Amino acid sequence: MELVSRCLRARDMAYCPYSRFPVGAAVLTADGAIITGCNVENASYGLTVCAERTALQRAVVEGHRRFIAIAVTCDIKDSFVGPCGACRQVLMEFGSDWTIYLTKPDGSYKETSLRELLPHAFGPEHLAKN
Ligand SMILES: O=c1ccn([C@H]2C[C@H](O)[C@@H](CO)O2)c(=O)[nH]1
Repeated sequence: MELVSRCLRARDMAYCPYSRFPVGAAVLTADGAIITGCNVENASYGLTVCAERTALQRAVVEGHRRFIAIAVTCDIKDSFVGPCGACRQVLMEFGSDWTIYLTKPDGSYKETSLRELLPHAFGPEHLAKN
């Protein structure tokens, strides 16, 4: 699957001299574009940006606001690893309909959803109700 192979390629670009834990992500937009991201670490550790947010922010800069799916991968071979909690919340900003492909280094993947990974989520609609 193209989205999965693109997240694997993006992982190779990770800038992670501190953790040595490369992560790749690829976002599929509603109009079929694929935008990739990797984690970009920083010497003041807390300024590190995850792969998922790098991809999503790049996509927004390129004019995308509607999304279908994100594929994520790291170097862990024996389990399917999900996005961190912060990234789940950032994805939720653009809707709860995300499909998420948790991808192993060999390209095998497990399909899940943001609804499943972030139940009872807080989102923009709650602010609108106020
Ligand atoms: O969902 C995640 C979790 C972690 N990382 C990155 C941040 C840091 O660079 C490294 C170790 O936490 O992995 C991501 O990119 N996405």
